[in-house]
Amino acid sequence: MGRVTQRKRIDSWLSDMDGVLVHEGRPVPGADEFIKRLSESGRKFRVLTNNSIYTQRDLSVRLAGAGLDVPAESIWTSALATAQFLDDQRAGGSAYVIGEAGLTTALHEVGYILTDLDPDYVVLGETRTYSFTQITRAIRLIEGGARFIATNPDPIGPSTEGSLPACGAVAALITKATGVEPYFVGKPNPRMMRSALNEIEAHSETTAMIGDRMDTDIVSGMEAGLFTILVLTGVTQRHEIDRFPYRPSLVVDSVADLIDLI
Ligand SMILES: O=C(CO)COP(=O)(O)O
Ligand SMILES: [Mg+2]
Repeated sequence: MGRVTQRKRIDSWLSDMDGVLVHEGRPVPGADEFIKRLSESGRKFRVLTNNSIYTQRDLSVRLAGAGLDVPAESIWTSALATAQFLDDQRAGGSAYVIGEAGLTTALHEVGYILTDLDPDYVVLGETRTYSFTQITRAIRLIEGGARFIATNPDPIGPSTEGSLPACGAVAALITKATGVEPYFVGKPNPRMMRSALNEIEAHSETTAMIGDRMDTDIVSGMEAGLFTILVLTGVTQRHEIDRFPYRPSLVVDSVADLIDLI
């Protein structure tokens, strides 16, 4: 598919990260030019990722390593959204966390105590090394009354080698064992879109959301009233689009096709 022409005025941009800009640290071809054009244009943008592994600064450095210049403050993660949610709900609470520094740092920063002794919550995030011992602990704490929160419902993440099991798949394992469903804070939870729109003072009618997953990025963008753009460099394949009861505003092969829309 060639480059698409502008059909609608887009003043602000929200973009997913994994499967749109990078695959596990490797850039998607054209993503560097897309980000460069976006920065030079002065248009407001945020990268919205369900990946809860890294902190904003970690991600900014990782993206820079892939040739993408995205400032830390332009990145919003499901880990930060989860910490904000818990701080709103129960300030100064406690949690047993399965996850990486992106999540533990965010929770510490809002004043949470991380413990496996009678925590208010079990918080499941993303990691590449899920531990059976930790999952067992989480199951027993939930059985004992801890509330179950998960950063993101994605069952898999994209990588150049193939699918990676993600938070949603591990949450399903814990749900099967306990009968308890988690509350997911990441996309498609509208909290992710709303906080980004508020922060950049953008209007939904003139904002686009780019994503590679119909069931997280596109549905939440659609529900928030944004112009939604599905790219085919990540999880959702072209033949799967029609299976969903909602459609993206636009489908393109990759972000490289969007450079001329900025
Ligand atoms: O990491 C993810 C699932 O494993 C999803 O990240 P994105 O929201 O950036 O695609
Ligand atoms: Mg993605």
